Amino acid sequence: MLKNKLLKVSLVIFIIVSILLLYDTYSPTSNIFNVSIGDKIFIWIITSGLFIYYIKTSGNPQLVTASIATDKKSDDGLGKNNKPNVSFNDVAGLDEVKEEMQEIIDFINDSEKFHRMGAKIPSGILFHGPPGTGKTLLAKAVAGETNSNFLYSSGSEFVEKYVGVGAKRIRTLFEKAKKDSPTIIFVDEIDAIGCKRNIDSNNEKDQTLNQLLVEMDGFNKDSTVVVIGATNRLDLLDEALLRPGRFDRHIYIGNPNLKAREDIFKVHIKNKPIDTSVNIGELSKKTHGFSGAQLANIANEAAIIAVRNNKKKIDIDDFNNAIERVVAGLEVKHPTVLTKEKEIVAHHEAGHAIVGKFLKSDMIQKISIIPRGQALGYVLKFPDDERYLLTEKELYNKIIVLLAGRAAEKAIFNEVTTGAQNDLKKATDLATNIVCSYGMSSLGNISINENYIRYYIDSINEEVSSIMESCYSKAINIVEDNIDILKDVANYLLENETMGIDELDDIFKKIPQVTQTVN
Ligand SMILES: Nc1ncnc2c1ncn2[C@@H]1O[C@H](COP(=O)(O)OP(=O)(O)OP(=O)(O)O)[C@@H](O)[C@H]1O
Ligand SMILES: [Zn+2]
Repeated sequence: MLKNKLLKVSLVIFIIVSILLLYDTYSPTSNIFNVSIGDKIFIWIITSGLFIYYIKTSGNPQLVTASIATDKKSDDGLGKNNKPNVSFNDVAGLDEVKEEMQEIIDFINDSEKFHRMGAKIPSGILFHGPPGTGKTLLAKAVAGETNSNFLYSSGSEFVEKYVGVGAKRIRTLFEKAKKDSPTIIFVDEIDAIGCKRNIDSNNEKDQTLNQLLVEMDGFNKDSTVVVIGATNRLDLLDEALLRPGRFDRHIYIGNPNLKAREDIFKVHIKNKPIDTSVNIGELSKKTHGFSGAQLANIANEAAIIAVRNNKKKIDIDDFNNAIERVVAGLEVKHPTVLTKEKEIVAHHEAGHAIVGKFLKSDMIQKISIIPRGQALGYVLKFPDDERYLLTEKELYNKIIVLLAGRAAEKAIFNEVTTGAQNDLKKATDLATNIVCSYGMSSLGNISINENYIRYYIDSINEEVSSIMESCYSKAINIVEDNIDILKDVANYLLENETMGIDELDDIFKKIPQVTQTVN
């Protein structure tokens, strides 16, 4: 495929020159080049040489295709007639889910066998779990595996685009599905229409939901239609939607574990030229907590970065840059940060880093004061190993590390800034979970859900503030006891803008007495 612009231009020049030369040679009246036949052959050889040169140097076509953004809409995996060319091989990990979906696939592929036994196909399946974990991809793969049509719709579309005609749109969707059966109808963000109804409300959303329920009750008499809904918030859905015969199978799709991350990376580097410096196992370890979509994004970003740097293969530096870009956002070119602000940011990030290192909270990879996305600076961390459970102490340590940026500002400048806004949000969320979900506060071993929260609101506020304040004073203590290290790290950052783990270790080694205040 001739993707490269330069290549196309050289092809056009080559064709034009060839035609002109031929015309000039064989038409008695033409005198475009006015040179001997030998010179004409020479011109042709030069142009064809140029063309061949561009074919060879136009970069690796695979790298070039990789630079196309992974936009859901532009790359929807749908072939002709809405039949996806996606199979289970394109879905990495999720083995149990695939196994569970196999039953549905068997049914669609051989519905007669099940009908004979009097078995009814499960008509509604609900995928729930965090965003970007492959719910849409999996639904497409089910359609791909069964050569079914795939009809995509999303709950938010009904709210935004089909205002006033939501119920009608649902009717046409199901009519089309039955006509072209077998069909997989995929309703993304189903919570936008499927959240709990008001008792006697008759609003637009409820009419759309009612129509969906009517359709789901009425089909699969003589056509094979499976509806797959997806949501990040199962708890919001109306019970009527979850009743038997409707969305009665709920499948949780979570973020991938280490092995699954490796498999996802493998799927997404399949058609890319990868340098030997890239170790997929290491990359997978570094990306704990990332969703499949983020991993796909990293593979694509790495390819884009490699193309931009005129590399023939994607190497480990490209992957590391891509991870940073996905975690922290795009690097801001020519940032205008005041010198004073830079100093504050350097100390703030140094605060996070040194306290994080003392408490062994997460493995620090890099500290940076180059603005990225909305952050003026950041500490890039990767968890040591695959963890599913956190102890009480680890949770508190996380809050201390989050508050250490502000603590460093206070210790050095004796004032605090708005720079800790995001840290405070994360820390408060964690503290609230400690009290309300994990039962780790003095309120005892309880879980307080939204129905009961009003009875506890004062005590929750008290507990959360007390956790935040005690963690903040621990952060202040560590920072003050190790103020020299803090200053060294901040100065290094002011000079070099970024600091790797080795440089951080060097500073720690230089100072013999490392104080650890937290017990
Ligand atoms: N298990 C996986 N295997 C391979 N690729 C994956 C996987 N999970 C996610 N991806 C990649 O991430 C992209 C986005 O995933 P998808 O849209 O299916 O997620 P989703 O769960 O539907 O997200 P959302 O809840 O935001 O709609 C996929 O197109 C694919 O490139
Ligand atoms: Zn911070």
